[in-house]
Amino acid sequence: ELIQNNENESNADSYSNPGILYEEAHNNCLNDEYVSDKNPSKIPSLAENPIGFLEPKEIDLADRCFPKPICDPHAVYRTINGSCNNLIFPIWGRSNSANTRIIEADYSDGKSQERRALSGNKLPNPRKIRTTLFPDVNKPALKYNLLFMQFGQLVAHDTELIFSKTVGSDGSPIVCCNPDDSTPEFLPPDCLQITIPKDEPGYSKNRCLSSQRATDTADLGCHIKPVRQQIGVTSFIDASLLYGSDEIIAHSLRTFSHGKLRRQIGPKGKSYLPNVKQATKECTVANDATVCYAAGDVRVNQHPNIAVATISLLRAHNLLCDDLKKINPEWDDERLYQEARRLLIAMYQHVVYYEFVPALLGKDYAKANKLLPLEKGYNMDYNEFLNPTTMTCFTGAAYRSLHSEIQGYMDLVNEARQVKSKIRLSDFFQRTDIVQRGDNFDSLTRGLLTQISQEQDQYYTSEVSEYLFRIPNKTVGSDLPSFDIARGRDFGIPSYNKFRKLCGLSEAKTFEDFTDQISKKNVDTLASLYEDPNDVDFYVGGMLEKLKPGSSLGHTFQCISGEMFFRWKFGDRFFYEFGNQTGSFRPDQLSEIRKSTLSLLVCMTSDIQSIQRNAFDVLSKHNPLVPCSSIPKLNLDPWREWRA
Ligand code: HEM
Ligand SMILES: [Ca+2]
Repeated sequence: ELIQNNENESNADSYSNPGILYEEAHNNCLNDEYVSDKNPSKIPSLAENPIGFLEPKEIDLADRCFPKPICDPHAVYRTINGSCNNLIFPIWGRSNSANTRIIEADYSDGKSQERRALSGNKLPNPRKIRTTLFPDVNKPALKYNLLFMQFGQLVAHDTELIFSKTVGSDGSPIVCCNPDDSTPEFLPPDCLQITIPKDEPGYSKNRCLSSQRATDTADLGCHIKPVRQQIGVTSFIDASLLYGSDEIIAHSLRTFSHGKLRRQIGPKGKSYLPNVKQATKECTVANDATVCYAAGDVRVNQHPNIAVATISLLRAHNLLCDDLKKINPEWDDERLYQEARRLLIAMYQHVVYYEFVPALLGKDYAKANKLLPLEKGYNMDYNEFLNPTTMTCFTGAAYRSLHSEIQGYMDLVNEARQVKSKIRLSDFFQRTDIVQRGDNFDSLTRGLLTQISQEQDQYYTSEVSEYLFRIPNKTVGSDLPSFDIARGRDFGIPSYNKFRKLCGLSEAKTFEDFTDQISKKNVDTLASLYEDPNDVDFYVGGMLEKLKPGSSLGHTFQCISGEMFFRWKFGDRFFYEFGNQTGSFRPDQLSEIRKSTLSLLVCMTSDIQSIQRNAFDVLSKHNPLVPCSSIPKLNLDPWREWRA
């Protein structure tokens, strides 16, 4: 019997609802067979003549907005802010620069104003689209657990952060909701144009769903046309959400002793992220006796499981410091910090490309587009002309599709994989204080591993579509898919039809032409909402596409996401598999890094005793629980410096 029963768990946490105690064993008759894609398509960078694809010379335009830093070409470690990763275009991927585009922006004035329908009319109301096409229907995913969704959000926060505009061009504050929570009669142009249709069932005047538009290059005083959105984090997959995206934050998170990151001690002497103590905009627990975490990213307190995932990374960093120090006792704090950071980023990048990307895009698609890690040896294909900066169409549409996979209730699970309690997502937005009570960290971790995610489909839990950021004691909240739709327009993302062409599908002349990817029923609904097939928002069309074999995404979202993960790999000079770079690992080190798995990272950083090998897949007879002690570990001997 491999499952270890740990009966002395205290799940008597005050948040469990005694009304919903789940005792039934985990359903393990799930489909985890490998689904092949016989004819994987190519991402735009590898396709022949993708239509509408911007040339590199067009996309370095935004570089003009930022002074060129001076780089040390011999640096062995990445900079904290991502600058100088690319020695020719040292701004590429840097935090506090601007997102990039691979297809021309579509703003009605060519500069920054929202796209309009072909007829010149306003596009349909995002909330109307949301309630018509994206209702709450409970459909569990067949294969993936909630950890897949959660890891996806980790990567999202690692690679994108927008800021809200606060003051208008005249210097006055931008007000998108009235004090009584009603929506202003005329929403200022710097607000997302989201109103609630008066005929919506349950309509209340005192509910406002709008918010500010995102800051762009014009807000920096840089007048390029069309504008680009500002990005607050490094684009690279470099765990910036743990380490910070600027030197000041990075500094504030370090102990400056033995390479370690600051932490607080919680139950059983375990490490948790340090406390910011005071309530902030991003963490609303009003009482300073409770916990709000500080990390490299402000969104760490958005909900408990994003904090759990970030705490895992924190623990991993500090464990690696201990191990490296044992091997190299003479290394000083700076050396230990940088080497642990470099190794942790490498392990995490390996998990991204070895486990996450194939689950997201399908294994055959990933392989056909050079996204799978090599089995041995160096990859020599770093491409300094490939811009790794996060693209607006990815972050404003394609990747947000995973919002569909969010579960409204999150399981807390014991070692025997019984669900002991559930927490309601909207009870815990912006508050993470439960994470370090009793056993919750481990129970939430097991919940992520065991609980199935919601299916990638047009249905969203109302926890995010009606109750997003609900304030305790309030009955309603905001609407994430409505934001997603409005955000696409804010970002100047062209319509779905343009992405069809870019990604090798036919350009639709009629709504009917969408039926190659979208069901007839949904196409009819699109035709009832939009005036013209060219009006359909990328997010909306993409969400409705049928999924590609073996992938969690449909054709165009797969295409855009594939392009993005390609750029984050081949456009990152410090990518862990590259040879011949100043930051390259030695071959014996690289072989060890390739043993990294998410199940290893989870076992290393929690007290759980057993885990499935494929950490993104639900338990099944092909993916059973095994003891953590049986998960292959890295041997850090190759990091010993005085070896002959
Ligand atoms: C419980 C889980 C999640 C919650 C509550 C959540 C919530 C949010 C919110 C409130 C925003 C800002 C929306 C806006 O103002 O435009 C956002 C943005 C975003 N989300 Fe999520 N999200 C979750 C999970 C995910 C997942 C699983 C992914 C992808 C795998 C994802 C990808 C993104 C991306 C790419 C953005 C854009 C980031 C930015 O523009 O700053 N999110 N999410
Ligand atoms: Ca990053």
